[in-house]
Amino acid sequence: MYWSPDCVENVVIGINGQFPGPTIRALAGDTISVELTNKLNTEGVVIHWHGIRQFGTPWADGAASISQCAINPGETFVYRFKVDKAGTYFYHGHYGMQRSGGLYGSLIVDLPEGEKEPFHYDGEFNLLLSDWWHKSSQLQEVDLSSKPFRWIGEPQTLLMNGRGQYNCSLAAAQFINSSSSICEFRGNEPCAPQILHVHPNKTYRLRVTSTTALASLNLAIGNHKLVVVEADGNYVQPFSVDDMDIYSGESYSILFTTDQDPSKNYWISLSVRGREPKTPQALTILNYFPTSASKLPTSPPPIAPLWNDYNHSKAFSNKIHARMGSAKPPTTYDHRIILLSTQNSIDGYTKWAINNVSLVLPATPYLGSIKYGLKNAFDHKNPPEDFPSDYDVMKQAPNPNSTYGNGVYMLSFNSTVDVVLQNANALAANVSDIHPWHLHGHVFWVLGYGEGKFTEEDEAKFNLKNPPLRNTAVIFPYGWTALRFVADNPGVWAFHCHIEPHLHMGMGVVFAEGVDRVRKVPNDALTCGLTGKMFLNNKGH
Ligand SMILES: O=C1O[C@H]([C@@H](O)CO)C(O)=C1O
Repeated sequence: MYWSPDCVENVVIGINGQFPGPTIRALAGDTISVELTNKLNTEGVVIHWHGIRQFGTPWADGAASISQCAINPGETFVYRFKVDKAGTYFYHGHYGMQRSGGLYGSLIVDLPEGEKEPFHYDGEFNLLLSDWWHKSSQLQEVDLSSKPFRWIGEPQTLLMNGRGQYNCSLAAAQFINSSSSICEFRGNEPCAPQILHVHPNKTYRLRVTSTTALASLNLAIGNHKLVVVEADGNYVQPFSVDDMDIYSGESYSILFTTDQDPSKNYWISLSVRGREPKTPQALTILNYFPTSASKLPTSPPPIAPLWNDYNHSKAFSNKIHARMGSAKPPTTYDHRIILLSTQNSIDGYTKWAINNVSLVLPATPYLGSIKYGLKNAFDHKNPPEDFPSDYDVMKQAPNPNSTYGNGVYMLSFNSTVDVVLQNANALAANVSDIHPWHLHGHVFWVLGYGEGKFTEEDEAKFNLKNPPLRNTAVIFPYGWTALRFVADNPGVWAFHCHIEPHLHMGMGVVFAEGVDRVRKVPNDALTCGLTGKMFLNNKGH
């Protein structure tokens, strides 16, 4: 029953021979330097430092191909960036579908010496959640870009720190020589799930991050309450739940207290939300000292909320508020952009579009093309800031066609920007998916969630008192989500659905602000595309 990709299959994109990649741990205020050599044979690599602002560094956006040329096979590149805020973060590949292939790891930033968290804990664990397919990320890319389109389907396994369960009779049929004993778990195999070993009557901090390619997740610890204290690197007003949802791109810290019978162990469970689950619940064990870790819990694993119980998910999201005393958002905005997400069919290819534009990133990274005023590197027409008022978000589009584009929303430096994300019906009737949207280089306030089409009157419902600061926020089926942020980070920034195949299919937009304030565009943002031709001498950095 127990199995892990790096034990059984040879298709993981690891880092330093590790899967997931090594956990990077630093103190707030540190400058981190990561030397990355691309040892893949055939494709470039780009790493995104998810949730890191990188303000004031010459490197405006260590993110997608938006501001960086891919690190080609055999090349080495040094990422240097400052981590200015304590919290739970991660890093991941942002090129093709490499995140689905396993290119990710944790990034944890501790408070500087002498500063204390506003909550107490005796010990901590780190749980990096992901999902896994047996097909390589390269083949998944081919499937998604084919005509007719081949969807990647639901993951075979959910992973916690790279470990998970799999139905071994199926695995054996497909991948493993059936005489293999790797599927039999005895508790000490290198690929067995990570057990959390605890002492009674203590409080533990569990850092939970989701880097899934697709799955929205629900986490529970049998018989234990979870107290949420941090979201995406920001403190939240503590609240207690029996189980929690976590969407791709999000991170949380939760506290739990080991106040149960120490002669027993308890299940920790992970299950899929928002998509009909064809993936088994992932399980590991909370092991109380001095009970043996191999003693199975006497109570059954937590029962997951129904996958389509959206009220359960909305109730959780609506409990998240900024910790008392946190910075409040500006009370008004300068610029409002409404972004409608639709699933489309363009010449028979299945895509996602935002206000009817399906994003295809240009070959030349935006930072250099904007800074040096290149005319032909991307589409200079302003992308649409709204969608036709007669569009019915509850129904299939009468015309599912759309267009490709790569325009940039130019934001005035230091302006306050409101973004309303509007969900709609997908291509099939009566389908509207969950989409977690992630913004690079900024945090935003989540002002509220609503049902159906957003109207001016909905503004009265915005929470300006204690909205949480996040870098990722979900849109629920047929609903809207309103965000506010200050465009105060010079650079070019992606804002996109964190479901990796959806981004691949065009579900994203690009913001830029204050590019004239970026003093020096690093060579590695200039050595490809049109700027590559202009700055040919820089090649080789
Ligand atoms: O983008 C997607 O495509 C499929 C389906 O809509 C079409 O096959 C799916 O479930 C998605 O989330």
